[in-house]
Amino acid sequence: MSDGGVPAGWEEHTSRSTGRKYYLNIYTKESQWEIPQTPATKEMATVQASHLLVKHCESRRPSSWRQDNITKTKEEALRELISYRDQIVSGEKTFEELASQYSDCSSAKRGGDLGPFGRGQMQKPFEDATFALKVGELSEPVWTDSGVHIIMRTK
Ligand SMILES: Cn1nc(-c2ccccc2)cc1C(=O)N[C@H](Cc1nc2ccccc2[nH]1)C(=O)O
Repeated sequence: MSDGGVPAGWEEHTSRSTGRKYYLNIYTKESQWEIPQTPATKEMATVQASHLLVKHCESRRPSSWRQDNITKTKEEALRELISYRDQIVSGEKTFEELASQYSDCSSAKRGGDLGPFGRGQMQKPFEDATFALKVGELSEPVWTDSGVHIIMRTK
């Protein structure tokens, strides 16, 4: 920390209403009154994402609101998911439309929206894939014990 400077990743600002100095984390856009003692972390604490899940016969729970007993193979599930991903990328369909209609996750009723989550909450492959996405980016197919997903990071 250079004299009078702030650690990397922080900006010093002055409050227009009180004239007091405050500190802005340039990555999370969160601000604080206390002088930061350590560099700001690049990674957000929580992210938000929507997903479209296609389950298969080896899924942890091969059942969903769509189908009581899911018998398709992993290969068939992947082919189906890639066709959805292509329709989204081409603009032919929206993510929400396809997730609402075809996702085997109960979040389908919310267009696939899972709400905000932090590290340690979702299955690791899903968590790592989501934290690696930029906001608005669509993942490649991601495998978890639940099946195969495409993920759209929204926050
Ligand atoms: C993690 N999660 N959130 C919801 C959810 C969120 C918002 C509204 C309704 C349901 C459903 C689930 C869930 O685990 N669903 C499972 C399928 C599933 N497995 C997942 C693994 C990782 C991320 C999301 C996942 N969804 C199911 O329905 O069998």
